[in-house]
Amino acid sequence: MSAQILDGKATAKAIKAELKERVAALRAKGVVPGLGTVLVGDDPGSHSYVNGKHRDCAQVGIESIRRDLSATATQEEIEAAVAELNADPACTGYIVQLPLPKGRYENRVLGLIDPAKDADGLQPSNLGKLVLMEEAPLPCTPRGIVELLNRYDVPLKGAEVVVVGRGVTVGRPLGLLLTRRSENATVTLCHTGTRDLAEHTRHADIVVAGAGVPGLITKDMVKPGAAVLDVGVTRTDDGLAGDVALDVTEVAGYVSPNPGGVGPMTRAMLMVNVVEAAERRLG
Ligand SMILES: Nc1nc2c(c(=O)[nH]1)N[C@@H](CN(C=O)c1ccc(C(=O)N[C@@H](CCC(=O)O)C(=O)O)cc1)CN2
Repeated sequence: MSAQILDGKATAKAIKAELKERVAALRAKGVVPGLGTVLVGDDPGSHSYVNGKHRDCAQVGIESIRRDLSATATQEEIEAAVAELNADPACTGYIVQLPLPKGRYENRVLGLIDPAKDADGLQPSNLGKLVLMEEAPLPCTPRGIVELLNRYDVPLKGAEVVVVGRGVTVGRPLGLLLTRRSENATVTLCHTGTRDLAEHTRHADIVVAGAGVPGLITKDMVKPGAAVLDVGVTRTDDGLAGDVALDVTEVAGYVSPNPGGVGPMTRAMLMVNVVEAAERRLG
């Protein structure tokens, strides 16, 4: 048996083509969506992701606004960039690329984002709305994972899902999304303190691995036919390494590749969030 590939790259391309038409309709009504990014420091991954986000904007017809700050930028300078984007009418939504360099207070910065311009769903009051099951922009990676599973008809209702990783951009919000009534999955959130990870993953219909540990999920840890999504990114001397061993495809029913799986979906969902926020302006 060989797993079906959950092709995030192709799916993201199709989503962006749909969005291009929605953006054209918005522009025809006088609403010009503009995505702002705040990028601090020299991390090559963060630079590559932000550049990709602006390439997506150009493809879809969204204006780009960049605030690139040096690695020595102070907390006050970062907060000033956020205040500028809050006040800029051309910026209809924006993100602060994470992680910030060591010593900066990420949660404080996220707390200063105007909730109405939060394109990432990571502003604390929007995350709170997710907990309260109220409408809010959704964090991009969890939203991308759910969208990818839906587009490939991987059943979520009643599914046992094991999420590996408890970070704020993936693991925690993904658990909240998947347990909404609309998804109705049962979620086990595993992390570095989990005693026997394999014992959990072996019973899962869907495994989402975002721990940042290369090759963490091996084929003996996967139930035959399960869906396995690789969200882990580790930069090694040999290039990018995911959390899922390649031979998992021999056992799994569905596998998202890495690269080319959840990463492009994360970017596509950012574009969706920006377009939806602009559409809300029309009422
Ligand atoms: N403010 C945010 N910061 C971060 C988020 C986020 O959602 N909001 N998520 C991650 C990084 N991320 C988005 O910013 C992201 C990760 C991966 C990709 C992607 O397209 N990856 C490609 C490979 C790219 C490469 O070669 O480097 C793939 O998987 O095919 C896009 C966005 C942490 N920070």
